[in-house]
Amino acid sequence: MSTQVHNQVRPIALSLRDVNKSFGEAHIIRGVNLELFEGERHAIIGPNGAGKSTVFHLISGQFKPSSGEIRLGQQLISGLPAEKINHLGLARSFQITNIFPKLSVYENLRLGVMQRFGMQYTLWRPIAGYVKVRELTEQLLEQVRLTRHRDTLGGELSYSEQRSLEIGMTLASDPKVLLLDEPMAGMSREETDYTVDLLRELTAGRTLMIVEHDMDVVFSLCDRISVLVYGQVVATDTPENIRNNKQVQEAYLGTEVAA
Ligand SMILES: Nc1ncnc2c1ncn2[C@@H]1O[C@H](COP(=O)(O)OP(=O)(O)OP(=O)(O)O)[C@@H](O)[C@H]1O
Repeated sequence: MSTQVHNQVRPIALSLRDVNKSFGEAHIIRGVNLELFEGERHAIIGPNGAGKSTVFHLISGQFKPSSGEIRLGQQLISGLPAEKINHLGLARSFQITNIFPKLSVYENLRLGVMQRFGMQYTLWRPIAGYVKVRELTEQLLEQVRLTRHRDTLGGELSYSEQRSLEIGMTLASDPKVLLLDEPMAGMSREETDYTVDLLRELTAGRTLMIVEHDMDVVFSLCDRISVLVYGQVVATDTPENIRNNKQVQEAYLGTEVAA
């Protein structure tokens, strides 16, 4: 997708309007406004403690906003339970790897697919006979490039393969909007490059919101970037404009981006 996203009327996939979140006396998210276009890849960056994960928790329904509105397309989702938001088309991954280590790669993905159809995991039903589930699981296995590991236990995969599996499980619900919280955390340069490439492929046609500390990833993968500082969005723009934004440099990026 081109980064020329200014002044075009484009459908909005996700929007936050004057969203606030306080924990007791602590006003952590302070009037956040954000709009993500359909199909765009959007990063949220900012210093530690700025509120990035909290924004994710608010969007995905783990937290309820103290005030403000969050919409998925036209639909108001703020205040809905996380599971309902997921069924409406929004999926997220967490900072920690979130797979079943004692199940095989195939079984992990199959669980994700079954959840999408509201099916329970039962040992006595011939689940493997459900053609649609099997087809979709096979498809996912290939998409996340883990076919050769189909029978490997989740816990025996390398770290980056576990992250690929986790992304696959997130995609199992076929979400319109995908939130990924630090998907490259703890990866080597090679693993990061591999995962960026994989994410580019997997998120084509979807809307991606990513929190990531690796600036190379953010600037190469994303169409737009929002900068969050002390619970407020201080800028939303293309990577190039964010790189050259003096306020952003002073508030957060410093010499990192100028380099
Ligand atoms: N459940 C909670 N109760 C009280 N305070 C919280 C809660 N969750 C988060 N906070 C506070 O909100 C602030 C923002 O935290 P958050 O994890 O969203 O920041 P972040 O930008 O994701 O940071 P990092 O980059 O280090 O992951 C922190 O000061 C944190 O202590």
